[in-house]
Amino acid sequence: MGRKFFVGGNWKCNGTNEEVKKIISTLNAGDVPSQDVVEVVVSPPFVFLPLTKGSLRSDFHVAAQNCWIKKGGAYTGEISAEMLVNLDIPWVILGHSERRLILGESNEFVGDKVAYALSQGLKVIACVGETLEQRESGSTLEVVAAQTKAIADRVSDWTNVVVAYEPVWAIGTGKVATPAQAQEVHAELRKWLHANISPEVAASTRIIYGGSVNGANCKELAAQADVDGFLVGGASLKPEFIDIIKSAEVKKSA
Ligand SMILES: O=C(CO)COP(=O)(O)O
Repeated sequence: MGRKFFVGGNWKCNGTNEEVKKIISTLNAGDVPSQDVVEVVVSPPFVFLPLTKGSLRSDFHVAAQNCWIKKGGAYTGEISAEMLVNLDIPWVILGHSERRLILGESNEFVGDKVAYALSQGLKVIACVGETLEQRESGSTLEVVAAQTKAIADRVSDWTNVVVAYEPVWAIGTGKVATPAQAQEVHAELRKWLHANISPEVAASTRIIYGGSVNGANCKELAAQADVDGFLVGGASLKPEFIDIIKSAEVKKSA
């Protein structure tokens, strides 16, 4: 057991050079629990990775928001896993719903990317989640299981994988999943890992929640047994990201 609380900040396609510097200085000044209690990873757009890595406090880590499915080469506009490794970027977010839905990334494509990134030594935040239509038709668990299976079919070592459950209807909408809704899917996902991979992987893999997390709702969500942290979008660009990181304390005292 002992799943360390994980808080990721996904900056998405936001920020100027000046804004990024400002966010970093706010993060650097933040009074947060120690690395033994919470793992913090922020994910700027590719172009700001070196700046962020170079000026961010050393107890926070950086992630890219995507990488290419295989070794680099003649793939205009893509960034390879090897390049991230070369720049000492330890993490990458893969399978975000914005890429699945807007750019048409399939479950299999995401699974291949996760496997390749891991094979190059990156750690992966793998995103899964249902659309509103899928939730309303009662297929939430089926959808997240299929997304997870496409990863599980290609990955044997889950040590460097964090699963982010991000219901699409809760992303950027201000419509956060209730703690009970989040807990239900997280528990089902963990059950799925238990049955289809191993009890050890189920017990040790962090399943984090994403979708309209903010400074006001994070504590109640963090208190749920199977919520091991957050992947934060909009609020990760604001000072309240520090409060979200602090919600790790809820877990510690639980
Ligand atoms: O997509 C998300 C994080 O990856 C969540 O975004 P919001 O926190 O802005 O809803």
